[in-house]
Amino acid sequence: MRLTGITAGYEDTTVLRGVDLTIPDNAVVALLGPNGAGKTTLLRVASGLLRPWSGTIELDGRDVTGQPSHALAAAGVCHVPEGRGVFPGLTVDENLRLQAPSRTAVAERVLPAFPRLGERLTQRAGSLSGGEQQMLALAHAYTGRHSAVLLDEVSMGLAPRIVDEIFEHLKVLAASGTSLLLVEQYVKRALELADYVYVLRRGQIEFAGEPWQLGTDAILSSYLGESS
Ligand SMILES: Nc1ncnc2c1ncn2[C@@H]1O[C@H](COP(=O)(O)OP(=O)(O)OP(=O)(O)O)[C@@H](O)[C@H]1O
Repeated sequence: MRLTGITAGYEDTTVLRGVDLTIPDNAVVALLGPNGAGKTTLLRVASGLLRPWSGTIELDGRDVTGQPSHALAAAGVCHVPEGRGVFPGLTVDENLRLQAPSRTAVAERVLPAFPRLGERLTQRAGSLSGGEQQMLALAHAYTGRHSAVLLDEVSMGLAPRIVDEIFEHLKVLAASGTSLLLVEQYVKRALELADYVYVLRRGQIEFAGEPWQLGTDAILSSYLGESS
């Protein structure tokens, strides 16, 4: 997926200013930056939830700019949004069926990777623990072969053990050749997984390169205001 010259915002507020970002095939890209930099907004543009004011979005070499989110989802973009991306009033099974193209996809791809969800199929998603809800949201990425999976702070607010589990799932996805765009508060862990890193600041790309080029913890903390 390639985003070129993306300018976007909300009503009269410009959030992104001429952003270029590429998610190469079979690669993990970390998108870092301080609060309010525009990371979530960029993911929303990439998944078609927010139409950019200018710039282009290419998927598998095809211009998909302006296509709505359901069309981009059908074309292979999977967006795991910030917060628990599940329908709390529906059961685990119903949530999975909304995410997956078929029951076979759930049985063959999702349940082997997330056995605990398999034990709770009839439970309402809203009554799962926070970690289980996030696993359910993350399960979406396992439902098929996606061209790009966009993950917005999927480890936010979870216990360290659950965060470990989430990163294990991300490693498995990456090893299977799925391209990931990762917005993460756990900067070090994200950089361990990433092939490329972008730093977004006030709506502009301030750094693009490989993780080793980003430098030391001190640089990281000054860029990002944290060093976790
Ligand atoms: N629906 C909206 N309407 C108006 N402004 C918005 C809306 N959503 C986000 N913004 C503004 O856009 C800017 C960028 O927000 P965004 O959520 O993209 O940043 P972020 O980098 O993901 O931040 P964080 O790390 O805090 O999640 C912020 O100033 C925010 O207040």
